[in-house]
Amino acid sequence: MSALSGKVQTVLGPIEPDQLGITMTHEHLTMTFECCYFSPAPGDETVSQAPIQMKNLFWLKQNPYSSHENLLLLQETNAVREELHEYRKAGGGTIVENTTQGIARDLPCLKQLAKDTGVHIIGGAGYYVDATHSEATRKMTVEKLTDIIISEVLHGADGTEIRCGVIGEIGCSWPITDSEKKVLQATAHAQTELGCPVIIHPGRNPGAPAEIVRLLQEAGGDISKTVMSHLDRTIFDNGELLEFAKMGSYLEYDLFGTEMLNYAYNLEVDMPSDSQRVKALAFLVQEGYEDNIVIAHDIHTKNRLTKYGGHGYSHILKNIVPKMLRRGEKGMLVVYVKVSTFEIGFVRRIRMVLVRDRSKFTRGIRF
Ligand SMILES: CC(=O)NCCS(=O)(=O)O
Repeated sequence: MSALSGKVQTVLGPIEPDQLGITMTHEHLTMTFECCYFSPAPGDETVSQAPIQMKNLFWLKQNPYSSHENLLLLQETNAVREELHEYRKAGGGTIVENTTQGIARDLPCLKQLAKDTGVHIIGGAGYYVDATHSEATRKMTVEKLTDIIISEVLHGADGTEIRCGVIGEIGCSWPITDSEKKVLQATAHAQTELGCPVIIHPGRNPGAPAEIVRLLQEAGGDISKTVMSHLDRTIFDNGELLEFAKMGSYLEYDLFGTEMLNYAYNLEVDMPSDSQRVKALAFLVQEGYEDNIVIAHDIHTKNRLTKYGGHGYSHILKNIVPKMLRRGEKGMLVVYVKVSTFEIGFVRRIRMVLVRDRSKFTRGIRF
């Protein structure tokens, strides 16, 4: 059995799961999202190139991917450090930092942030979407990719001795590419060897999560230790969601704080509001998937930092949890009057998901 078995590996070394505290399972503290720049609509070229300023903030919220400056989260380490202090004050303990190869992973920066703030930070091994794969990566065999991922967890990544604690986020496009399929196979093989958790970024199609889980299963991956990210922009039909939930992965709603009219990468998608996300979680809880839910903000652009008028890393703790609790209390009164078991289930479980059962935040990220 591995020495890491049952532990959580942070950028400062292994810790026991009960040291984690409340954990956001999908964030970025430093990265570039330039790979996903989206050309502005005709007429928006000037605002798209202007520096970030107060009068542009609404435009930026609606068009976050059409400003080069906005995609450079790696320029904001001081602002992120301040936010992490706030996150601790708000009750946060740990952040799983999902930046992988291709989007400027910076483990020394994560290590410094962990030291400066006391927040436990867990780094991510592996590769982001095909658009960021180098020619060398594309040519690698599954065996070579597996060795690299294992080494990033056991020995350190990017020429450092800083070790990753999860594999992911592993990027997949829609349709999934050959290079991404190889990375998925390597991910499953590395997971088999290490026993560690996996976090997946699915392509933007409702069929993508199930296809990825099937590919991982065929390669021997452990789906019960796999997180499917970004479900809030991927599966909208409750029937399809339940079909996917039955496959047994963690179900991650990780775009809390993102509210926009047009989702540039797929105009068919109506990005949900936070209230709709809470309802989706309540639905999953009611259907018995409480233990599979994990949540986060997936901050990956500047405009989502409080420095730029955004919601920051503490939004879930400061705003979403209180809303859930208020709804819970109200629900309880309704239950008391109506004596509805359906409501009782909803109220009790939603409280557990977010407040009482903290072990749920840890199960998904330990070896
Ligand atoms: C960093 C990252 O991949 N975030 C997800 C953005 S998306 O628009 O939900 O795909």
